[in-house]
Amino acid sequence: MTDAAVSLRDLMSPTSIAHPYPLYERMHRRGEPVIEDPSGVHLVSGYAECHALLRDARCSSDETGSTMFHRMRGRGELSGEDAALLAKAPFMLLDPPAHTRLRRLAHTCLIPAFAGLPERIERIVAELLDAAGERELMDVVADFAFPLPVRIICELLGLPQEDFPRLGRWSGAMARNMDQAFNLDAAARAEGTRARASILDYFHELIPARRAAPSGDVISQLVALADQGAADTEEVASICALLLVAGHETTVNLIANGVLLLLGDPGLRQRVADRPGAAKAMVEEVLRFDPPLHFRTRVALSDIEIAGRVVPRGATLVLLLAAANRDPKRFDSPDVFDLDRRNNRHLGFGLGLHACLGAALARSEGEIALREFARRVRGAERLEARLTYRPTLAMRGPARLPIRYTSVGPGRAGTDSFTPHERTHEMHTTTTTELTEDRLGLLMQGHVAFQALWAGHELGLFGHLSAHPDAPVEETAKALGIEPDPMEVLLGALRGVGLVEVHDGRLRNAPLAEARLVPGKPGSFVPMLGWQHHIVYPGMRDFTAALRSGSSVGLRHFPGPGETLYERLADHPDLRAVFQDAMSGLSSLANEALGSCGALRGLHHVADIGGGDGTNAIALVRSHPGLSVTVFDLPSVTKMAEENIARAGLRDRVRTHSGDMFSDPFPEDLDGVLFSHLLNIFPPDTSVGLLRKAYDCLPEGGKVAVLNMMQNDAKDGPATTMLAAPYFLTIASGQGRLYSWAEYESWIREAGFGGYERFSDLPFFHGLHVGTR
Ligand SMILES: C[S@@+](CC[C@H](N)C(=O)[O-])C[C@H]1O[C@@H](n2cnc3c(N)ncnc32)[C@H](O)[C@@H]1O
Repeated sequence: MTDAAVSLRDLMSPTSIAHPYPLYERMHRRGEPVIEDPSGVHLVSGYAECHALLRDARCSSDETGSTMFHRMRGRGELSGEDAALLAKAPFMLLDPPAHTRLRRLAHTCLIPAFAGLPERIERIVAELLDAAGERELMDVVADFAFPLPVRIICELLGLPQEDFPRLGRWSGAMARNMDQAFNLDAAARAEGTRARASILDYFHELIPARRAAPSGDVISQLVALADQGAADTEEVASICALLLVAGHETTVNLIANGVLLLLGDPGLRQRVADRPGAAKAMVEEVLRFDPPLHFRTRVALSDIEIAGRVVPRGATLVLLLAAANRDPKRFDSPDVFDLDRRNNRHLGFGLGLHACLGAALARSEGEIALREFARRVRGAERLEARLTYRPTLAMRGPARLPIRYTSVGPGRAGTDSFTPHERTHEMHTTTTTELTEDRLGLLMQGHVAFQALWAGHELGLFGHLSAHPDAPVEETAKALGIEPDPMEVLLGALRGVGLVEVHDGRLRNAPLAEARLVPGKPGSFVPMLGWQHHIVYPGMRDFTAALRSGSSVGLRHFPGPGETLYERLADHPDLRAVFQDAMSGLSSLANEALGSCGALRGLHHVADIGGGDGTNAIALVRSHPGLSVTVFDLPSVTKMAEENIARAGLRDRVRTHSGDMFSDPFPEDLDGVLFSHLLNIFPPDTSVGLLRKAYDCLPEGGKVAVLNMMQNDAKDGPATTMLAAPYFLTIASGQGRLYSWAEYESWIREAGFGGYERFSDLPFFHGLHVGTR
């Protein structure tokens, strides 16, 4: 007996929404990757066919161009309200050039906001699981999978948490309406239309407020760029609505579907909990095996021949991505969930121009949520044998998932942010890094990896891709002034280490490269690259010699009088500028905490010892009205500080003082002393000596602040701090290194300070210690 063809009606039935996979399997068994439904819609279940159509410029995302929509309109099935809203479609339902312009705008505003997200996600996941630990039951959807992405997207967009109940309701109604044209339930359609109108109204009210008082969130940035001519207010509201809905609807289902799999397989739970990298692999396999998004629609702009059929112009194509992910022609044993699956190029996030913009965010949320659930929630079991699914196939996931568990294990240490700790010695965040062959290979060729990064920077690649995301490879090579073959070599190296991505011959920065490697962007690492290239790189070739002799042999690359790099730089003005730029870049990443932590509030006069080019002093006075700062540094450096201070228009509040911090007295009338990136240059007794010198010149209640990159107390991480240390022995001073939380605390106390506070989780592995006399 042969199977009957699967119809659109079969797929949209409640039974199929709960169990679509047997239908997909039937479609594959019948060997027809593309079928024409009696409704005129074409159902595409083959992987190769979906893959091709997602990238085919003859396929439009604008549903209003389809024959089906014209018919609906003709039959009066679209209300005036529906039609008006369709005219304000989000960019996922538009074609180039409008799609390209609006997606680029959203990308520009969103990607920098992704920096630092893993820490935020870790924190929220920890809070949700801590709260679950106080109970024995939870609904995985309502208590875990839903609040995490909602809180994250609200933080990114700067939306108040209290607005979320209504935003969540509207967004849910819109997601239910994703089946739109196929959803014959008129009431649900009308509710979806009303919800979209309400969300747009909400953002229309918010936009003028953000214009009047920008607050650094994604919406403020969108508004600022829109006001420069990038988009109109209607389009900004539409982008905000899309980010809100897309920012959590898929992720809720990704997490819930993942937890469902964990609950059914204790062995899987164990592996995800224990094995580094397993949670990442799990997210990819969930996206293939049971993805949140089951289909996307397209409209044929001309007759398209595919799999031996001609799809006529105007026809609606339903690309069944979840079916394609189980195509036996593409995946071995497609119906088996395989954590070790190789070559897992699923279509879970779509592909081509419309590939999910927030894929990196969703992946990160999914990975951390599933890993921590597996790690912490013990003895979990489902309370309902029968699952109830949300009533839409487009966004598929359980409506609820109640579970019981025996306990919730402890979270990781150090996930609190900006928390002052009084007399604490707990270990700071540490992750043991598993050594794999690939990682060992990367270490062995670390110098090549850096040269690739530097070449990308020197050729202007990251800046170019920021201005032209999704540029064709060939065009980019031309813009960089290199031939296609060398370009391939460069791209190979950069893709190998994950700095750039290529999709369909188009090139873009990886999200973190976009946030950190684009010159001139706030928070850019670029100034530190020059220092690595011109100073650290040549000097570190002498590391072994420095270890053998216990001295800064690498200094030989910077000839001149003086025992330290800082003194020698007086004779190398170009390198001095490179060095101070790097320090300023590093300090700018972290010094916001000096203001936001509030520890230095109320002080009148702070000396910034070894204050460099004045970056920290300028930031300090800007965040502390009534404060003045004296930058104390070597004479060649205070000149640079003076220029920066004058440029900032702060000569009345920031002064400089040239001298040697060991032999000259500190400035007078101080009630605060700052040592930023300084005590690490010296051995512990020298640091204690400097802290004592600060103590001696401070009055009762005066404060000393130490800002630095921190080692954890186990002294095995984070890797970035550990690898920053050998430079001090080999090049900078021949004696320093980076120290741990406990070491700084003990020196501050040893120098006589009675009060002690620490502020952890500052950007780029920094910490702040504050002692009070
Ligand atoms: C690593 S940089 C830190 C700059 C700045 N505090 C910051 O955080 O960006 C160290 C600074 O200490 C200064 N320095 C080194 N030895 C010094 C000394 N003996 N007296 C005064 N300043 C010194 C250097 O010139 C340099 O500006």
